[in-house]
Amino acid sequence: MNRMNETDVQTIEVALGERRYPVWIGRGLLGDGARWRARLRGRHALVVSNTTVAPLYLERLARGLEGLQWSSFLLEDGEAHKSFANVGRALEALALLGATRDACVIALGGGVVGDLAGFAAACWMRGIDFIQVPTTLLAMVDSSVGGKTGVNLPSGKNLVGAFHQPRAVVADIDTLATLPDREYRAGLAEVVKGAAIGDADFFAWLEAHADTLAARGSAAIVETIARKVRYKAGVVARDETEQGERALLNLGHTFGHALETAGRYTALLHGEAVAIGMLLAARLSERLDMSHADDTGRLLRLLERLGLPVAMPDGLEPEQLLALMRLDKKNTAGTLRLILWRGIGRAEIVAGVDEDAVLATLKEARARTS
Ligand SMILES: O=C(O)C(=O)C[C@@H](O)[C@H](O)[C@H](O)COP(=O)(O)O
Repeated sequence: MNRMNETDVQTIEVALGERRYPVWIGRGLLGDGARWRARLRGRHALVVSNTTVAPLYLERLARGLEGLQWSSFLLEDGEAHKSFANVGRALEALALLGATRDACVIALGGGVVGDLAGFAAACWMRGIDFIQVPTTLLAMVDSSVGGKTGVNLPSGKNLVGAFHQPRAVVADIDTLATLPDREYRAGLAEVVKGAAIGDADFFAWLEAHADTLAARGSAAIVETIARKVRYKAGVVARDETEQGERALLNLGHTFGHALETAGRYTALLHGEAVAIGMLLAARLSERLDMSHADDTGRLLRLLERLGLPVAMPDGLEPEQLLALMRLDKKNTAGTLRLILWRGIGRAEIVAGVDEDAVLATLKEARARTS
C-alpha cells in the first residue's frame, strides 16, 4: 500500500505523443505553482470554478498565477449548470480578459467544471490550452483524464462537446478533505467501473478494502486514485477518440445518463447514476446470457458496501428511459449499442441490443423498487 507524505507526488503520463501530459497526484499541489505554472504558455489565464469550491481553494491556486493577467468565472454548483448558456458566459469572460491564443483555462472543481471549462477552451479561438485541477474524487479518477469535454442539453447528457486534452492534471488530494461524503461515494462508483470492465485483481482489491474506502482511509484512497488513473490513461493512449476500446469506459453510462436526464440533472449525482446504471447493465447482460448472477451479486455487494445507491429511483418510466437511451452517442442509426458485461473484469461493446430485453430489465428494476 502506498503511504503518501507531503513531498510524494505520483506522476502518471497520458502518452499521446506531442500532446502527452502528466497527471500529478499528491498533497499540496495547489500551492505548488512552480510545478503546474510551467505548463502555461502565455500571459492570460481564466480560472473556471464554482461557488462551492472557489471560496475554499481559489486563493491557494491564485498564488501560482502571480504576474499573469487572470480572472475567474464561477458556476453555480451542480450538473444542471453544465449548460450551453454557461459556456457562452465563460467565453465572454475570456473575451473580457482579452485572452489570446496562448491563454490557458484552468478548471478548478469537479466533473461539471472540468467538462465545461475544457469545452470553453476547445471553442475559444478554435482551441486554447487548459489545465484540469480536480477537487472531487470523481474528477480525479475519471473525468479530468482523457480530454472528453462538453455540456448537457435538456434532451440528453453530454450530447455536445469535443475531445480536447488538458496540458496537465493536478490532483491535490488535500482538497478531498472538504468533499461531502455523498460526493466522495459517487466518485467511488467510477473506480468500481474501471475495475469491473478491465481489472479483476483491482476489483478483488476493492472488495478487500471496501470498509477502509467507505471510511475514507487516506492511504487506500491514494492507491485507488493512482490505480484507476493508470488504467484510464492506458485506455486513452490506445484509443483517444473512442473508436473502439475506450467505449468500454461507458459501462453503466447509457442507463446512467438516461437516469440523470430524466431527473433533470438534479436527482442523482453522476456517480450515483453510474452505480445504478452498472447494475442495470449487469442484469441486462445476465438476461442476454452474457454473464452470471454471481458476478452481478459481487458488483451489487461492493456498491452497497461503498454506500452507493443501487435501486432505480421512483417515478421514472421505463419507456421514457429507453427513449433517452436511443439518443446515446454510442448508438448507430436505428440500433442501441451498449457496453455489456461478461463478469468481473470483462466488458464488451454490443451493437443491435434487443430493445425488448432493455425494457424488461428496466421494468424489473422498477418493480424491485415499488
Ligand atoms: O472518458 C471516457 O471515455 C468515459 O467514458 C468516462 C466516463 O466515465 C465519463 O463519465 C464520460 O464523461 C462520459 O462520456 P460520454 O462520452 O459518455 O459522454
